[in-house]
Amino acid sequence: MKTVLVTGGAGFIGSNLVRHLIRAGYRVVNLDKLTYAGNLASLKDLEQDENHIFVQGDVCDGMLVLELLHRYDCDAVINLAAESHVDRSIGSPGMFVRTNVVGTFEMLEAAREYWHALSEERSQGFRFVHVSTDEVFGSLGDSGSFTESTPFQPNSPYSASKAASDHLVRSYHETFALPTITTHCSNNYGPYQFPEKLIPLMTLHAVEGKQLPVYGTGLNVRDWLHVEDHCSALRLILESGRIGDTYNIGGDAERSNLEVVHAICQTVDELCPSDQPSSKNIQYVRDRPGHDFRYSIDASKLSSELGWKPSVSFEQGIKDTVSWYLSNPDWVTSTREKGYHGQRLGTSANSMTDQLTQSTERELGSTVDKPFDGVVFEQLTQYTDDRGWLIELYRNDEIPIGNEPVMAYVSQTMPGVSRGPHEHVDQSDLFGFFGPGDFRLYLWDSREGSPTFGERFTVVVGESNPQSVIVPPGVVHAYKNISLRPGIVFNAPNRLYAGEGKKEAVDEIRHEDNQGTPYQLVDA
Ligand SMILES: Cc1cn([C@H]2C[C@H](O)[C@@H](COP(=O)(O)OP(=O)(O)O[C@H]3O[C@H](C)C(=O)[C@H](O)[C@H]3O)O2)c(=O)[nH]c1=O
Repeated sequence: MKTVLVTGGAGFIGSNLVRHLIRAGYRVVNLDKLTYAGNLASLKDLEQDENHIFVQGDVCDGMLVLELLHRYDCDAVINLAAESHVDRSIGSPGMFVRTNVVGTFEMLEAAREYWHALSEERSQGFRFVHVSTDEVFGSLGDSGSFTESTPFQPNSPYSASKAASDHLVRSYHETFALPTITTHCSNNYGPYQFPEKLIPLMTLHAVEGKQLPVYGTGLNVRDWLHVEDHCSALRLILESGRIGDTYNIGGDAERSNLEVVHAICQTVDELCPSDQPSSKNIQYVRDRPGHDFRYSIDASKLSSELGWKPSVSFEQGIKDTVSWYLSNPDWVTSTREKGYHGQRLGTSANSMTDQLTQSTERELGSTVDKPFDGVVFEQLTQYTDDRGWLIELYRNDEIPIGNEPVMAYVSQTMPGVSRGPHEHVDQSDLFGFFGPGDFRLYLWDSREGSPTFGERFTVVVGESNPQSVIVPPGVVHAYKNISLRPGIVFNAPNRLYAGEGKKEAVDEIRHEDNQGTPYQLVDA
């Protein structure tokens, strides 16, 4: 039995692929970070399957990847882990660069080291299949199709990050002879797709009688590939694809967005009849910035070389998919627990501002120019001598009573990446920002009854402004590394993380898991 390390295996395509591979007789090691898009409910039927080994972890953690490759004696990697939603990449490009580019780099490095250590026979059979997208090729007019040799012309931060990762994969084959294969697929649909994407979003909105937001004219065209067809193509490429090559995978089903929405409405109306057609809720809304007009995939290489063809027609696939969403309300609920309820994402370059103004959860007040009561800033002094410098932090004879630290930790945060926003019920955080790196610190007062309730304060701290900051319970906080290199933050909270012996619940209300949160990291 062969073992494949699948990354992102709790996501939409990933969970379908894991299931497909296990049914085909593979053992799968499934590495997934479980971000908002990863969901163990999508793998429920595999819970007891001994050929499914789930590991929660990050593709950016190269040591973990290497360890898993060795521990499970893997024969191949299929790299699916990615931030995949174009609209989110408009608001938060940094996490796309981190997961899609840095993550792929770490995967390649780990795979290279592992592959080198394999016996001659095993190393010849090893494969690194990298799953990418047709969006790297840019946008088409009314005619033409992308072939494997179409030059890259990505238009969104998402597609640019995927293009960068594809280049890295190519370079690892050319330079180190790592046996890689890259695939470019068109728009996938089917069961377990997170309801931020067109088809599940429109399905759920139609069923719930909500507005159906069609971007721009609705005439943009996508080629639709049923996820099961995608999985069969990936397996075929894994087993028989040519090393160092790339393959396009398409569904041979080009449709305008309006055609797709009408097809969904028709199925919803058949399955849940009501007095008025669902299509009455179609609304044309502001276009997506940089919205690619048309994607069209020429998958003839895959069909002529490996004999693959899509087997699910768009008409049948849409019916099955709509009815799957109607029959799986628990799964839909599990996605909503991640904080996304169908709100519009990424309407402008400053899309976080849009979300803030759209949010109905809580009206936030203005940004203030001094910190709130209970938040204590102190300029840190660097005592410098020939050896370097030293900073004193949190002397017990100086800090406000009740804030005495009980533990300390240090974290590294990559450039452009943020931590938070979150808040604590009992805990005060006693931060030290002294470098390396500069951070924009965001604070919101969420203590009801506080005179500054709802207000926000932001400041740049770190290397260029060394500060200690005490953040009391009820003050929502987040910080983002705004420098070009990894940054360090020190924290000495006055509560133990997860309590004595790590046996208690973590005192943390994590607004970062809620995409619609009013606590958004915008600089204005
Ligand atoms: C969410 C939404 C989308 N749209 C439009 C925007 C696009 O023209 C089309 C499909 O949008 P969606 O965000 O579902 O997918 P794409 O932007 O085409 O990208 C998708 O397919 C490629 C291959 C990947 O590689 C991406 O990972 C995947 O997300 O519907 C609307 O009109 N209204 C909406 O509410």
